[in-house]
Amino acid sequence: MASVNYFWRHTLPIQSSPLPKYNSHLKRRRLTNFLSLNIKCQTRLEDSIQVGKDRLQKVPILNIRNFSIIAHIDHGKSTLADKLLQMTGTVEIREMKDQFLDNMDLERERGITIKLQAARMRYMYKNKPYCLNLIDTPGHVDFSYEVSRSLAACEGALLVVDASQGVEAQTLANVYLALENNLEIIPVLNKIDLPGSDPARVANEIEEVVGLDCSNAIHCSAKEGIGILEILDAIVEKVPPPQDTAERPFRALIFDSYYDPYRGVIVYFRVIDGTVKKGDRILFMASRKDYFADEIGVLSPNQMQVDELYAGEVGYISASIRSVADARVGDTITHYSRKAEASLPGYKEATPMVFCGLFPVEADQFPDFRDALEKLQLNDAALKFEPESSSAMGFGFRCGFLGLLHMEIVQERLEREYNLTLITTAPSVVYRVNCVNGDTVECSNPSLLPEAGQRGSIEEPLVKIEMLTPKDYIGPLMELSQDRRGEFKEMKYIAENRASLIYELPLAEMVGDFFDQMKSRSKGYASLEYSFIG
Ligand SMILES: Nc1nc2c(ncn2[C@@H]2O[C@H](COP(=O)(O)OP(=O)(O)OP(=O)(O)O)[C@@H](O)[C@H]2O)c(=O)[nH]1
Repeated sequence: MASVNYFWRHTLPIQSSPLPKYNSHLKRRRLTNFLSLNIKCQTRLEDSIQVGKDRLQKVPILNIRNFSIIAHIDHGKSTLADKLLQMTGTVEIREMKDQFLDNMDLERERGITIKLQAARMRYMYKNKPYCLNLIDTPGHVDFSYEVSRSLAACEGALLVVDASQGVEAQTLANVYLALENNLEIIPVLNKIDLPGSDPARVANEIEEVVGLDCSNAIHCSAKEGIGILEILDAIVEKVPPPQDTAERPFRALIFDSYYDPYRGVIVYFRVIDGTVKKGDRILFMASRKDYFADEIGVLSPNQMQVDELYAGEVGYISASIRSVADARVGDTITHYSRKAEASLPGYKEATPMVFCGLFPVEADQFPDFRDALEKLQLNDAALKFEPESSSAMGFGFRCGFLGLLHMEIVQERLEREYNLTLITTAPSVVYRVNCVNGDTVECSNPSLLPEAGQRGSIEEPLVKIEMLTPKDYIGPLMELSQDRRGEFKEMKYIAENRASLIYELPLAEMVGDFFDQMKSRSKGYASLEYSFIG
């Protein structure tokens, strides 16, 4: 297993934790009511559908805009993305599936975005054609590295906040990521159609917490189609175009990849410098693997082949790549013969944070289980596993995941897509044991723990958590954090009635029922974000 390089502190012996219940996100999406588009927009909608058909045509680099949408779960990111695709004629209404960008079955069922995707749109602004590339981002902390890479591929971001709710912890974490990447942020106050919405209060909250000028924040209802054209205009006016570096050696940033059983890995990337053509020999700088680009194209949002992509553009490559491990998110693609001098900054290997044992219920399913894990790993470079046997449960695998949601997704995919029935052990974290003889052992499994006499001390990983809560629940949440061995760091009021609480907490406590407890003690009002310390 990969080594873990985050902050540790000395601790008590390992305790196992109960299985988390993260199913509160499970929900079915409602079909968007397309007829609710208001009449004013209807004529521009018809015009833009015509324009949308020309979306493969090149535009000058000054007319390209690459942007992303930052939003808390349920604040309306997918609904807004749908409307942007409709209004630009990228997807015709009759072929529109609800939340087009979330196309993995599991995602659609859970109503959350796990893997990111992209969509190229064509938009007429002051009689000039613009190419707008929307790069979608996953909405959960387990995938925050992918979020950071997709933001690195953009020059701007829409910050979508539900005007009936306000800023949530997760929104903040992603806004900070966007600010680190120097993105131009456009505030959008969504759901203004709801009677309980209060755009003025929420605009104040954003100004207070994020320090962003909200005097021109766009008031929008993604559901009713209000404010969508203003958003498209603002993207053109405010997001800077990419730099014109088409003459430099080719460099592209991978922000997503997935495994297609017929074509191999499909890599989604943003061209940062230079150009790439169909048939070029390309090199992945971190994995040092080279391939011929059999097919290149753009996502609009379906894959559409083109011959060449230039600096500033977003697209995909298919090159008969066998495993996603060869083309990881964050890696740089360059030309094999005219290499770029340096790779793009920010590449990181995925490090598993949460572990559990998975065992087939029927012992004779073990070979199928091993095959299934190997296949899944082709599609998910972050999944780690090694064989494990237990006297009670027989042969299985100890698996490492990015976090709790990633763990749940893998379990569900194994059961659903590969027809396996699995027993799962309680999730645990990796501990570091400093032995008396000076050795250091990393243990993801209690059975690997050195003998009592050999153990000097044990350290465990920590996370920093930030909870945003109405002020009535500050007391119960502080009590919860303290009960779970949390160390108080900071508390501040972000609005008259809402506070932010920051604690450092052992990861082992997070993989238990902390999230459920936080929700129940705050009657569902508090939100939580965590990051690994290190
Ligand atoms: N009333 C109202 N409801 C909206 C609006 N925009 C989105 N919704 C609803 O809010 C819910 C969540 O919207 P989504 O678009 O799925 O939110 P999301 O941010 O993409 O959620 P994740 O994919 O889970 O991150 C859905 O039931 C939408 O129909 C709006 O402007 N007004």
